[in-house]
Amino acid sequence: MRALELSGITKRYPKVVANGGISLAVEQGEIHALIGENGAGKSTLVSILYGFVQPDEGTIVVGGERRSFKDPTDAIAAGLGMVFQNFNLFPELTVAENVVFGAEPGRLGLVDRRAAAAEVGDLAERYGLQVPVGERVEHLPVGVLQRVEILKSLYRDARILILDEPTGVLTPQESEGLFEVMRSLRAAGKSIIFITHKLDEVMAVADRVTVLRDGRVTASLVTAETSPREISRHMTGRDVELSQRLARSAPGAPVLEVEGVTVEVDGRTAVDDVSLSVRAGEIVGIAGVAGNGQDALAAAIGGHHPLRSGRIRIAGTDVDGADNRRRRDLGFTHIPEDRHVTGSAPLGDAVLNLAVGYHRRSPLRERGLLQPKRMVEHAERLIRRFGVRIAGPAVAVGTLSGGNLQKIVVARELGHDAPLLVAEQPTRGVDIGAIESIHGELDEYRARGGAVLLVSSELSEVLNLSDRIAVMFEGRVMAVIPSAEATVPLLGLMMAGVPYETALAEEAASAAEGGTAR
Ligand SMILES: Nc1ncnc2c1ncn2[C@@H]1O[C@H](COP(=O)(O)OP(=O)(O)OP(=O)(O)O)[C@@H](O)[C@H]1O
Repeated sequence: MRALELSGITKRYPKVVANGGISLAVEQGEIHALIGENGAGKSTLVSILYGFVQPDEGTIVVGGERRSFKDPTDAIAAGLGMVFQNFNLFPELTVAENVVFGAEPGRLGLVDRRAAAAEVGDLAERYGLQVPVGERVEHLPVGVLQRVEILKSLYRDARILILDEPTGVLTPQESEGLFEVMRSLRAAGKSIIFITHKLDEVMAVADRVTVLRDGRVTASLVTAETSPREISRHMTGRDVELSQRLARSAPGAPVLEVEGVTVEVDGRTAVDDVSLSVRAGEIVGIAGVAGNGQDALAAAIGGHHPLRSGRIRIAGTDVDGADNRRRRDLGFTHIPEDRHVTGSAPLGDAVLNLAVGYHRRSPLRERGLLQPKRMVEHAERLIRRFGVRIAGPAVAVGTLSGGNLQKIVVARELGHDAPLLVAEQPTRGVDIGAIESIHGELDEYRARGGAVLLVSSELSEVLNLSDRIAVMFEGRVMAVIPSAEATVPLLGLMMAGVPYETALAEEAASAAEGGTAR
C-alpha cells in the first residue's frame, strides 16, 4: 500500500526554483532515501511535507487521502514524524517524560511518571529501540537521544518518519544501531524517508532512492538494482572521481603547540589536560563524537575560552591573553562548526562574508580604505574555485542551502594561505562533489606547508586526510596515533570511551572473527 504520494510539488523563491514539480511515492514498510547535492531541494521538500513551508503548487496524499498542512501540527495529525539533526529534548526530564511531553490531552501538562514509563517501555520494546526509560536524558549519548526522538514520533502515532541526515552525529557503531532500528520499524510497517549525503548508507539501508538535482527528480531507483556510481551520476550529472591525495613530505616546525590545556565551560571541565602539536605541512585529525571537548579546545585555541591551566603557542608565540584578532595576525584561521551563528553573517552578501576577518589587510584594504572592486573580484574568484551555487556575489548568504553556506565559510578561511587552520566539521552537510573539492583544498594547503587541526566526527574524513589522529572522549585525548595504524572500528571504540589498549585488543579479536577492518 502506498503511504505517501507527492505530485508536482513546486516551490519558487525570488531567485531560485527550490522544488520544480517533484513527484515521489513512498510505500508502506519502505525505507526511501532522498539524496542530492547541496541546494538540490531536499530540505525544502521535507519542510513542505512537514508543514513548515507551503508549496506554490502540487498535492500531498497520505494513506490515500489528500492533505494540506498549514503547520507541523497538521502534519503530525496526518501521521508524519520528523527527527531533526538538532534534538529537541528537555535535559532534566527522563526519557519517558520527554517522549510523552505535550502529547497527553487532559492532563494539563502534568506527566504521570509511572504510567509514562510503562507506556514508553512497551513502545520501545515493540519497535526494538533500546532506551533507559527512567533516566534523565541529560548525560545520555547522542545515539540514545536520537532513539528518544524517534520514540516521540512513534508515540504520536507516526506512520511516516522523516530522518534528516541522522548519521551525521553518530559513531560508526551507533550508525549501525540506527540502521537496525530503521529495519525493525520497516518490518513493523512504518515508512521512512531518509535524507543523507552518503551513498554507502543509501546502499546499506534503503529500499529505494529518489535523486534530486536543481529542484527536480532525476531518478527514482531500486537500490538493489543500482550502484553508488549510477546514483552519483544522477546527482551531479557527471562521474565524481575520488582524487588521489598528494604526496606527503616530512612536516616542518610546530605551528600549533597545545600543552597540558584544561578548559572549564559552565563550571564543568570540558578539556582535560590536553597536549598535542601540529607541524607545518601536517594534518592532525581529532576524532570524537560531538560534545567531547573538541569545540571547547578549538575555542580555546581561537582565544574564545580562557585556559584554567596549560599553554598554547601559535607559530612559536605564547598566545596567553591574546585576543582572536591578534591570533589571526599570528596566522590562525578557523572554520567554525556552527556556520550559521559564528561562521557567517546571514543578511550579508557573499562579498562581505568572503572578506570578513581579512578586510583589514591587503589586498582588500589599502592605505586604510576598503577596496570594494577587489572585494567583489575576490568573492567571484572564491565562488568559482569552490563551486558555490549562488546567483551572484551580491546575494545574501542566509538564503543559501546549508551546504553552500558551508562552502562560503571554507572558501573564506582557506582563501588566505595563513600558516594554521583549525577546521571543525568542514564537510558536515556538504555533498560528495563538494566534499571532494574541500578535501582536495585541505590537502593542497597542507602540501603548501599549512598546518591543519581537523576536528571531525566523520571518521572516513579523519582517516583519509590526517597524518596523525587524536581521539577525544570526555575532554581527554585517549591516544594520538599515526593514521596508517588507525581503523574505523578502533577509532569508533575509543570514541565511545574504550581505552587504546583495550580497543586494540577488541578490534584484533573481532577481526579474527571475520569482522571488517578499515
Ligand atoms: N527561504 C528561502 N529563501 C530563498 N531561497 C531559498 C530559501 N530556502 C531555500 N532556498 C533555496 O532553495 C534551493 C534549495 O534549497 P534546499 O535547502 O532545499 O536544498 P538542500 O537539497 O536541502 O541542500 P543541502 O544539502 O545543502 O541542505 C537553494 O538554492 C536555496 O538557496
